[in-house]
Amino acid sequence: MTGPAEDTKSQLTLLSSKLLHQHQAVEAALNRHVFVWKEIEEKSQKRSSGISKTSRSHIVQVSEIVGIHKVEDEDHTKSKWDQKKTLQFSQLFPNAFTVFYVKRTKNHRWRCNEATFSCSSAELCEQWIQVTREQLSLLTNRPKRLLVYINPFGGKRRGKRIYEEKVAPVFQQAGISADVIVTERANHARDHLTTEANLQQYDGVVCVGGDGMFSEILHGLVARTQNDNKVDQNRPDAELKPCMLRIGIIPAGSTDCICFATVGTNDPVTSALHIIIGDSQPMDVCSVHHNDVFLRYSVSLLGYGFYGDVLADSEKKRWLGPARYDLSGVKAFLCHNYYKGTVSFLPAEDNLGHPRDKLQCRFGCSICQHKQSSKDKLRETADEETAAEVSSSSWKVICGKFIAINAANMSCACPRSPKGLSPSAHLADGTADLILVRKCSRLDFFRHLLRHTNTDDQFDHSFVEVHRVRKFHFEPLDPQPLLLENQSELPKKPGFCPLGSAQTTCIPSAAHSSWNCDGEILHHAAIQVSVHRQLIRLFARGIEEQQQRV
Ligand SMILES: Nc1ncnc2c1ncn2[C@@H]1O[C@H](COP(=O)(O)OP(=O)(O)OP(=O)(O)O)[C@@H](O)[C@H]1O
Repeated sequence: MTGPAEDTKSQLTLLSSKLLHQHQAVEAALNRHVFVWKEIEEKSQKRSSGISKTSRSHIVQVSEIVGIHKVEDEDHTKSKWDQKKTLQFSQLFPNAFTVFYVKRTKNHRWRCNEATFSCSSAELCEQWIQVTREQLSLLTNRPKRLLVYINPFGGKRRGKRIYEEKVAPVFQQAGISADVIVTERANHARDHLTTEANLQQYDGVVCVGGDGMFSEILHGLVARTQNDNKVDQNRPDAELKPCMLRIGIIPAGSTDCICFATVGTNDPVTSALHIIIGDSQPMDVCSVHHNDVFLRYSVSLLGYGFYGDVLADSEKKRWLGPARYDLSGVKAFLCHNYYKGTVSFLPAEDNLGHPRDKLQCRFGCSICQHKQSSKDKLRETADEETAAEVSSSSWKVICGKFIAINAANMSCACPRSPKGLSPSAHLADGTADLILVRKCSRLDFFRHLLRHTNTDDQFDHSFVEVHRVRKFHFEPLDPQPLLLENQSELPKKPGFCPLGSAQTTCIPSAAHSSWNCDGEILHHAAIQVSVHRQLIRLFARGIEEQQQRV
């Protein structure tokens, strides 16, 4: 499809306020997929000819157009100064319209750019707007109505402001309506989603906050979906129903790892634009059970030992803010506890990838799109007896002394650890990377930790092993954490060791470590974990490999 009329293309003049005096656009054309315009840049050159002209084409995917508006349309989202400018502008060019579109900038950040065109008549202007809107309405993946939860206390307590100043204006430009709930207590959003919210009227749920807030939305939405479909979450072998509504994350917390791993940056405007254009990123979810009782869901990290101890200690120091993680990290490192236990796991034999390959999960990831093999499907569809046979032959068991047991459901990349705990873990392949860090010296453990911050292979140590798994269980063997340095296995008092006195006076925190489940503490050491493939979808697309600049 071409623009409103072939012969009228030349009547459109690009009037982007920035470019007005330098450029003259001679053409704008719309077809089913792209909106193209051509600029002519006038350059003064000291040539005999005086002025020379160069032309540049702009191509915007229709799918990345945020909205189109007549210039005179009142826009209360703009500042008074901008509104005044718009008024003057519309008096000069009465038949102008503006196209708002996604512009890629540095480090995976997106911005909402605009280009304004003037038409020779009001009729032509209306025609352009109508035709463009018709094209946009064909994009059925775009949300029209959203349910937004804002945690006013997340991060630096700027969630409400971030939403009002950076997100609501772009939603308005895109014609999205949003019902906003500012949470009044912890678990408000989770409970509202599970029991009250009328989800049929929405196309997605958005959380404004950090990973803790995302976890609330995850639990609310998954629980609601299972309740509606009469699936018992307490059964570890239950086949959970995927959630129909997508989740959007506007980062406004002190830890925004899920947003970073799925978008590539923690930037509210970028996230809002991914929501507007209706991106969809499936994600695996781990269910965690203890003795056939459901405990929690996890999408990023389940960590026992080191990461469990760090979290348990940091919770006592919330008043310190984000610095508490550093302090507790140093303390846990100096304590250098290890824990005895048995890990049994079901390896993902048919999976294309391996935790040590270099295939990072990126936009359009082929491994996440790979269908499960028939053998793997058999495990799911076989009757209990056959399933047990197939499974029991595949389960592997490892007993040992571990400093850390980590299950990464995604790379867990964050600004501090750009490649994450498991750089090649995938968002939606139905597996988790199980990383076992066995008892080793403090120096070796330090070398291992250091690799989270650089590009060296973090699994290339004799005391570290990694397996890509679909399920795993952990059973602690020894009720007491042990000290490596003096090999004492005597019970110690609770609490962490004082700084600098790790060798002989380190005090274990408890009889055993606890699990760090996406930043929440689980007090049961014995757990059963299953990965549920693509249980949820986010308004995201995964990290784009190469930024396509338009
Ligand atoms: N109105 C509220 N009052 C108190 N707590 C809330 C409220 N709304 C949400 N919460 C809780 O606050 C916790 C932290 O929120 P969030 O993840 O948004 O911020 P954060 O600063 O990244 O968190 P953290 O302190 O875990 O780093 C969440 O677990 C959530 O359950």
